[in-house]
Amino acid sequence: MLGYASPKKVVVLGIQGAGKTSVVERVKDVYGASTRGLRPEQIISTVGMNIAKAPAGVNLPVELIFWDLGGAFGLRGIWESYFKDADACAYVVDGADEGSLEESMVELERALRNAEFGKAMPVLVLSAKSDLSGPEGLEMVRASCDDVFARVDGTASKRSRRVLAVNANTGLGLRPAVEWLAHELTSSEPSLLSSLFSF
Ligand SMILES: Nc1nc2c(ncn2[C@@H]2O[C@H](COP(=O)(O)OP(=O)(O)OP(=O)(O)O)[C@@H](O)[C@H]2O)c(=O)[nH]1
Ligand SMILES: [Mg+2]
Repeated sequence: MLGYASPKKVVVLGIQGAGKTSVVERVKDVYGASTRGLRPEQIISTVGMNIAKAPAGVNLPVELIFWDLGGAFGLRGIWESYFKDADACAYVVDGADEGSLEESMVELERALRNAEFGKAMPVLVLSAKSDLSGPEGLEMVRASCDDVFARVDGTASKRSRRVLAVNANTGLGLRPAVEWLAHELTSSEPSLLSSLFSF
């Protein structure tokens, strides 16, 4: 079919307070969706699901739909019901809180090992709160995630993954992260150009 690929669904996971909703609210601002994102002081801990769309456009080859779920301990059991229909995962980690890193990695590993979580599903890890942590936060998150992915996926992994820093209050770092995901999700699909000549 001619045109953009069909929308891709991104399940947004991470423990409570990591910064998931803040990231998703900035997606609404940055990608000009019809509703503006909530300001940081308006955001409360998520219980249901918060949805944001980043329409296809310049630098975004496909529309992305983000499913932001609650990360409180008692809500994490809901995560797995979204794995089967998700095309990608954005895993948000508080890069400024070394104390929560272990719990965060336990939950990342649990998700990756879930039978419904696609073995080749791309994973974008966002090290949030880059304004509070500096580059050490990103390095800490990257090193921990490398261990988890190596343990779960092994060396023959087909999964693409990336760990990037973001300030979820201002949106700094968000565009390269979202665009990486969009390109990963379309790189194996026929391009617009090739669809023009496929008759
Ligand atoms: N300074 C700073 N604060 C942030 C950043 N991202 C999130 N926060 C703050 O961290 C707190 C928790 O952010 P949320 O976005 O609600 O976290 P969450 O992961 O959605 O949490 P749950 O919904 O409880 O799972 C809020 O007070 C945010 O303002 C960031 O990049 N920088
Ligand atoms: Mg939330």
